[in-house]
Amino acid sequence: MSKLNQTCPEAENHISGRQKNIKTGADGVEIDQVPVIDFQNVSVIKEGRLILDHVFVQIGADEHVAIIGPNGSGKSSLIKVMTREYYPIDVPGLSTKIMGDDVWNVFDLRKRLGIITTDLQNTCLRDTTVFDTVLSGYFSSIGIYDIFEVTLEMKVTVLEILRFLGIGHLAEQKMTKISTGEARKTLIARALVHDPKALILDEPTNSLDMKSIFQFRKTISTIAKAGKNIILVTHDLADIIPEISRVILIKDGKIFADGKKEDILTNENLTALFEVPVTVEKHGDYYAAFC
Ligand SMILES: Nc1ncnc2c1ncn2[C@@H]1O[C@H](COP(=O)(O)OP(=O)(O)OP(=O)(O)O)[C@@H](O)[C@H]1O
Repeated sequence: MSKLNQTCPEAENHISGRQKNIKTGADGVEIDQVPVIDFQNVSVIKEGRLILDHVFVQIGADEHVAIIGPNGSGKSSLIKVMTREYYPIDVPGLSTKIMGDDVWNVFDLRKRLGIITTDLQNTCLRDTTVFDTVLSGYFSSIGIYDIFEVTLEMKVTVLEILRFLGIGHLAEQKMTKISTGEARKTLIARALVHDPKALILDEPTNSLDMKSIFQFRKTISTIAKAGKNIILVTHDLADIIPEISRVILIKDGKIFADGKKEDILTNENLTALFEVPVTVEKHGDYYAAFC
């Protein structure tokens, strides 16, 4: 039994996703087994340019996935369709189902999907404490205001999650005074207060030093093992933690390849994807690429 579980079973639930009300949908499929993402024929146009081009992606309830592609290939745009920041063009066969539903209240959706992006980190970079930044996740705000009804249970959960992520000692520190790696963990904590089904991480190890990267990958591994889907956008193959078994390659707004990581992460595929000679190496359960 983890220390966390001994001290606060409620907080453990937030991290492990063990609060399973097994419900069934109209088709009799357990809600827990419904794909997290079921995108069919998704195309997005921005400023007259097709930036996602007939994308079909299904991510199962228990899958962890990495998305890789060159700069400007459409990775973040695909994530923005998931978070309903970008909307696809209405074409026959279009589906943007998330956890079985096409229509979402955006606030509810963003609670069910924990989103960690550099944009969010920049937004959270304020004169607010780490504790309040995480607590404000309950209210989908940045910072805490008098009108919010903050419960003791919320506060206890925030503290337990901060401790779980190894940043309990930073609770009273201002966001402007902590390191990039600590801020990224704070965002994970903020996402976890909602007990999300999935964590979406867009280039999470950007600008972290080696130690922070190491710790960050361990944290994501722990969260993946605890049963949350990991959807990871990255440029660094070494970010693909062992729990991630599937890799999707994107090029020019299209799915270039999609499958088991050992089949996808080859010299041939990555050389064709990036249009430079790439050598892929495997080190234990991890991959690295050189060009
Ligand atoms: N709101 C927008 N308006 C105009 N063009 C956009 C918009 N959003 C994305 N694009 C364009 O769509 C393409 C894909 O962008 P996207 O950010 O999805 O790429 P990416 O694969 O995440 O790139 P990177 O690895 O550099 O982060 C780019 O050419 C980008 O300029």
